[in-house]
Amino acid sequence: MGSGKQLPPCPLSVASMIQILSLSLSLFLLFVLVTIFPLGAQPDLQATEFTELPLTKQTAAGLHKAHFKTLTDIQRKAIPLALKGRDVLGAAKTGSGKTLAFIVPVLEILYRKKWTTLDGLGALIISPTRELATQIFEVLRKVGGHHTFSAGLVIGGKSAKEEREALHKMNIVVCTPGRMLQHLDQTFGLNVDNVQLLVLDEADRILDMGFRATVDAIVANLPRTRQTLLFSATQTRNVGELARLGLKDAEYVAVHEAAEAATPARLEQFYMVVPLQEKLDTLFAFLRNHLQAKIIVFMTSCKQVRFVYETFRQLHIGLPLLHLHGKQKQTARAEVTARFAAAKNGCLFATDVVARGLDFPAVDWVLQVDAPEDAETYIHRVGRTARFEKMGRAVLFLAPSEEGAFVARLVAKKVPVARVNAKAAKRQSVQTQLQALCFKDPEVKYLGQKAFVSYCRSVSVQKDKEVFRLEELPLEEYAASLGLPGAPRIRGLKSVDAERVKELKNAPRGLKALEKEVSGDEEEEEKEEEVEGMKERKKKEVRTKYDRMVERQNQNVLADHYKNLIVDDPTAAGASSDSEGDFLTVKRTGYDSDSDSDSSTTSTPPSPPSTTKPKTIDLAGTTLTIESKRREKMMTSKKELAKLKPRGTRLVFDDDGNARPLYELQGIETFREAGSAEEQRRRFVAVEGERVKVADVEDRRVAKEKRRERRERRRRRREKKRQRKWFEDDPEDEEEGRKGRKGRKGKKGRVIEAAEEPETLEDLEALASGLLG
Ligand SMILES: Nc1ncnc2c1ncn2[C@@H]1O[C@H](COP(=O)(O)OP(=O)(O)OP(=O)(O)O)[C@@H](O)[C@H]1O
Repeated sequence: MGSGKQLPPCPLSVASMIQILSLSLSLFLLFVLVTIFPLGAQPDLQATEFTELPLTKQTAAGLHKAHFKTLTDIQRKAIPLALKGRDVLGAAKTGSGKTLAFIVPVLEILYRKKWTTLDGLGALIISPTRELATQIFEVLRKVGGHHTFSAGLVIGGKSAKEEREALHKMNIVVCTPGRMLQHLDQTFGLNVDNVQLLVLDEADRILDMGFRATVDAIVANLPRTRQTLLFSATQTRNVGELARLGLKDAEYVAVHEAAEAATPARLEQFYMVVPLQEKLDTLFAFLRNHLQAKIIVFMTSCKQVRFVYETFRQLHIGLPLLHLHGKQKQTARAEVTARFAAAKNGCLFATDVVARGLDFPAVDWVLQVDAPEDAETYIHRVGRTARFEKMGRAVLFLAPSEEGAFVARLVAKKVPVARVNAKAAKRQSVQTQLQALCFKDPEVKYLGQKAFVSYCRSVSVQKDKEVFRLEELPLEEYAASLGLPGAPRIRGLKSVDAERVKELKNAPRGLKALEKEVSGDEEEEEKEEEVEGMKERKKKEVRTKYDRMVERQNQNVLADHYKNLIVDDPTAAGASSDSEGDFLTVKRTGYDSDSDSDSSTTSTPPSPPSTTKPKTIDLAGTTLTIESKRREKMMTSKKELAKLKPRGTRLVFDDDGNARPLYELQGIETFREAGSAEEQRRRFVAVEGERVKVADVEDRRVAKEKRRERRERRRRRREKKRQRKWFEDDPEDEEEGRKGRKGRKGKKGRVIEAAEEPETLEDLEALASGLLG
């Protein structure tokens, strides 16, 4: 040891060589991973921007194009977990960006699996309403536009045949439960065995009784190995529900769980105690005082929505009005949604079909005229305003009997709500006007009666009996407040389980079954056609330039000429003092759609566009100023001038053939003999009241007769349709068609023609041979 001999340099030991090799291998693997996932190998739970996430350049480009840059809380937490392949239960306040939290993973996961059209359906996104499904589909289109996946929207109210054909090619489907199940049942060859992702937006709603059977049936068709993402602002951790969906070790992401309130921070919430019979007055006064605002008004039933919409329209409130409910045709629903989204101000009367998920821009107020069924529904309804860092306000009307219990429910759900009172000075009664409308138009009265009945029914079927107590509501006064001559009879108010009601409502044609189940009343058929007819008739009325003008959506594009027309019109009848000079509002306040303002002699003519001196014309001793060319032209037309000339007085002839004025003043003596003015008034009201009641009976009889005729017509139509369908949709025919479509076509064409109108002997023969075939 002490010799001092230097040892020769030692060669690398085997162990060190292995170490170096494994190090290089790790480096190589890291290099490969970085190459495959250029933006980072692991999803980042702390990322603040989309660019920090390992997203494909297609998704990144879509997000960039749609101006999504910073992640919201729910997106920051849920997207990385979903990208890791975990099942996620996402809960976050309304308007906090949950849609992107599932759209981004859907696109990314399918892309990583190299999904192509040939792989079939890869992701299924289920939403409770058609409007929400459409909105999700739009976001998907925007963000996924750079991918090559095919995506489709499968909702009711559209051609099932077209959907059926397209479904085979779709990689991502956004759907409503009922329609999807229909396709699973009826679309031949629809393969869902390969579905990788199932997303339920508004999951708590989709999983409740209303959709239970449908969703269970859909899920039963999907493979067990799929990934599942559930999102809602009122998400629950109901273990039973999760087991039903087959969720495995799901991550619960509740980003606002520790927040002080369950509703958005910038949302101001109030409630008012409003007796039932004063609800419409208060609503009218509120709208009258917010002519510049964009407002959503929630009511319980479609019929109430229709009644309030139809009557308030006729009262010319001064605010563009729209309505949306589940019984409208799909085209009307889509149109209303688009119009309200584009509107700057206006009021949308709606049922809970609008309560969840819809992202109307810049809604200022949410008004709940009828209390929602529970605190969750309240949270979703008010969530239509104050979305994504915007401000918003909400007011809830509570009947005195509802106040205590419902406010307690809200407090328990961490909803901060303050009591306010309506200013007495601003109150305005519309009862007399509604009475006049109901008296004038039996259709309006009928709508009012239906609204009354459906409100009472909805209260009677509510689950929370502490809040909803029908026996404590002043029904007679409520009926009078709707302008009705008396409270309509509500036949057979059975006690029906609220969950069962929901289930029936969501089932196809469920509402009809519901009506029957709740009322046991065969005669209570829908008045759809009548109201549709009413609308049709209104449509056919001559539409003036002003009609078209007020219907315009984008009010900023009105030509200056029109703006001048309205702004400078100081005599616009009923121009509201609080209209703050807004042109549309001012005009609409006094706007009368029934009269053609162009030919009106009472309104002030439009302001002259130029400064030239106005011409004058002498008409039957009156000098009229002509301020525009158009008016000048009008003044030189004999026909138009005839309208301006003094009119004759209408006279009536008495039994002796003497002409008398239509209304004659009574002599003061005769008047006194008849009793005091108050007494006479009372007598008059009593007599007229009786007359109204008699007329009401007659109206009912006529309405009943009409209903019977309609039923009969419908029955005939259905019968015809059944015959036609038999020939078109016979499964054997379908099968035959698949084998050789050509041969069947010829036969089908001939048979259908004969089946529609077998007028001649040949037709009958053709029908007979078709039936035999
Ligand atoms: N990262 C983001 N950056 C900017 N805006 C966003 C972002 N994410 C979402 N938004 C916007 O926020 C709004 C609300 O988003 P979204 O509809 O997804 O909310 P939500 O949480 O699903 O609401 P709800 O509970 O009512 O369904 C939308 O207008 C959307 O465009």
